[in-house]
Amino acid sequence: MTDASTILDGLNPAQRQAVTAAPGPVLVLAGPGSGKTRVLTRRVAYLIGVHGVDPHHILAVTFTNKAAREMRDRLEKLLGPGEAAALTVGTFHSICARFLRRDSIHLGRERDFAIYDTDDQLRVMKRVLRDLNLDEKKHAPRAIHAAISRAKNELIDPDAYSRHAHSYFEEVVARCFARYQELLRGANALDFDDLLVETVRLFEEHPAVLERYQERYGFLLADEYQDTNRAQYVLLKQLASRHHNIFVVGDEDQSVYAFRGADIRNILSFERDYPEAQVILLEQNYRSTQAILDVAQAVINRSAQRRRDKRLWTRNGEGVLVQVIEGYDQDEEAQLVAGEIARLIAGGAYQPGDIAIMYRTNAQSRAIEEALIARQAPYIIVGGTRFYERKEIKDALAYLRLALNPFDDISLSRVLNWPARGIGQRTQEDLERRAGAAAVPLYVMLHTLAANAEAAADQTTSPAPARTGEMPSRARNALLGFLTLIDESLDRRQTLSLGALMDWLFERVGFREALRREYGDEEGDDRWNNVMELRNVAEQYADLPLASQLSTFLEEVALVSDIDTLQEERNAVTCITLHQAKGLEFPVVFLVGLEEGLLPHARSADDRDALDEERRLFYVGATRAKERLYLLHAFRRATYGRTEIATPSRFLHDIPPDLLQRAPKRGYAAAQMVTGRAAALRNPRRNQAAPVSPHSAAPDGPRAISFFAGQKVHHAQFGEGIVVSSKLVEGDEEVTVAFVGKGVKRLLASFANLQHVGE
Ligand SMILES: Nc1ncnc2c1ncn2[C@@H]1O[C@H](COP(=O)(O)OP(=O)(O)OP(=O)(O)O)[C@@H](O)[C@H]1O
Ligand SMILES: [Mg+2]
Repeated sequence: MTDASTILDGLNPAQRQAVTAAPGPVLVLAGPGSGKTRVLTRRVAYLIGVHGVDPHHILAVTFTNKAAREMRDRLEKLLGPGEAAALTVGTFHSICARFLRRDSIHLGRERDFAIYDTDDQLRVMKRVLRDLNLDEKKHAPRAIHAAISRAKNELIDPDAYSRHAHSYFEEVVARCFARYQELLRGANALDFDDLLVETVRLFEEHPAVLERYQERYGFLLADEYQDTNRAQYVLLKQLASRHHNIFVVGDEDQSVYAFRGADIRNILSFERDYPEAQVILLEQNYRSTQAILDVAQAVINRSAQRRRDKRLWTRNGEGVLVQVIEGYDQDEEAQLVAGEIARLIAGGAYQPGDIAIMYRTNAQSRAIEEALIARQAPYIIVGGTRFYERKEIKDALAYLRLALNPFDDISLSRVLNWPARGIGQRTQEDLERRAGAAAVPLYVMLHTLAANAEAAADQTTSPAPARTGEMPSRARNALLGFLTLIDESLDRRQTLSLGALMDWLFERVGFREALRREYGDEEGDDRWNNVMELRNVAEQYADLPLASQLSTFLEEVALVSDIDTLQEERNAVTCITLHQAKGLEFPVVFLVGLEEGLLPHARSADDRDALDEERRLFYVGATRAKERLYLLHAFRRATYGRTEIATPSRFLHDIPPDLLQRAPKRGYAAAQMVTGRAAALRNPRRNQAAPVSPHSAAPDGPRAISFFAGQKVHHAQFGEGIVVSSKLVEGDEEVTVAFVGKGVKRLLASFANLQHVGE
């Protein structure tokens, strides 16, 4: 056992109270940066280290897989290796997937089910529309899918949905919902929402199974509790209903997933479900400066809904003022961000990995990416085209999924004719129609065709079965060739390790040659390298028993969330949506697009609740910042192909002006780095001197030096000083100044706002 003092080290009294609370229901409510996640982790350590709870009995739900890994790492440090390994930590989805692998047989479902990701789900949706003869243009597959997803998160099944469908749209959704579930079922596949729904159903319909899980998981913990939806809430309640050892942490003001069914009321229900619950409030913020907290608070305080009044305070000091910067359009906005980042990094106090750029919609990342590329700043986009969404990777995974579950129609259709093997669109549709008519998966229909073909060959006298008769023999042979390939891979996976299976499969399919044929040698090899990268991942599964290597691998691949692509080891600027930024922290944060229609989003225009949610999004974004926060907006912005004058966000007006520092426009124009004439011309409002290039080779030449040794200057913080030297660094001027009584500092002219004194 680890002694309590190590575990309680670095906690304030309220945090300690939470960590050491007697087993039973505990609700920790507290603002951002107050240590909720820290407390949750320590609580796990405390249960194990002090109460002697076997880690095997602990289940902790985190918001991302990455958070789960971090928790494990921290616990390993606190408790030593070994202990942490026995814990069950993960997102709701990954935990449910694990439960279902073990027990889905009770629901009459094979354990080797496929998990359909967003892209697969949309493909199924499109097939549903085809099956029901609904026009994709009139019935947006995404909108229908979103409605189905919301229903599932509310634990509404197709029957119930259809009973309550009132509008025409709801009636369409009801029909699609039923068919969508049929198709998934036939393919032995689950979508993300089903993972939750089916687990709840498993526990509801099989009390003995539930009891087994209740005994196993005697201690439950959940982070970001404010964003649980109905299904997640019910699941936790089911598991906790016997022992009530449930520890949840959350913040009402950070609830930002209402559109996915998250329900803040779950926090209120907690106190009702467990009247004996201890409620602990944490107040001190350890993350941000007071300047940042005041700004965040000014916006959240204007919410229409009633909130528990919380004042965020910190001992971190006042810090620098939050900066507001206006760009001419989204490109200049992005360039200003990139320029500021370059200055911060050149100043030596920050590295790329310390910085995040946050936006409301994914589309905003395009301009930002271009500006960062122009600056050669390393960056990562969270939730961009992820590795696992690349076509060649999805194709490779489709083959692997079929080796596990040949009934997976989406994977089968995906690679039926990739690489090209003479199975045309017509043949594929023919196959789908036959399978649909017989209500069997495509794979089963392929076997039927094979059996019929044999029968026809054997008995030339009896009439050939009518169904195969129509299909041209060339098409049929191509299909049967594909079937042989699938059957062989089903065979191989019984005996081969995951890595060996991949080697065999890619060879057998002719994967590399196909890529080169399709994309040319160069791009083909790039793509092949990606496939080999996937092959490398397989090695991580080599130690598992043969029977579970493939299924574990596929499950983990399916559940890598966007945020998990955030590789910390890479020292790069993080570009991320506000939604995904929850729970994270960065020394420097840029919030861009603070305009009406973007933040708050247009879709919240006449909806008070939606507007409040936008406020909370701003609040989440602002409170990610530890030291410096920048708020940006553009004078005009192109959206949906139209450029319009943008109105600054009402959230900016909610902040008292003395909490903000507005960048002097001319100063910024002179200091900014426009990457060429075109950009300068697009910018008629600014009549700056020659545009400055970040790389000194530009024809316009670098920005001129404006400080010289011996000059007297004044700095807001350091007071009076004498310039020692000045030089150009990356297009900015780096000035070394000896300040009276404060020593020698190196400053960036455009950033430090140095004033000449005298003369
Ligand atoms: N008592 C403490 N002493 C020093 N640092 C602390 C203390 N408590 C928390 N911290 C630090 O403050 C930061 C914020 O903590 P944490 O991420 O746990 O907050 P949170 O309440 O979960 O925030 P959010 O609501 O944004 O998820 C972290 O860097 C954490 O290590
Ligand atoms: Mg947290």
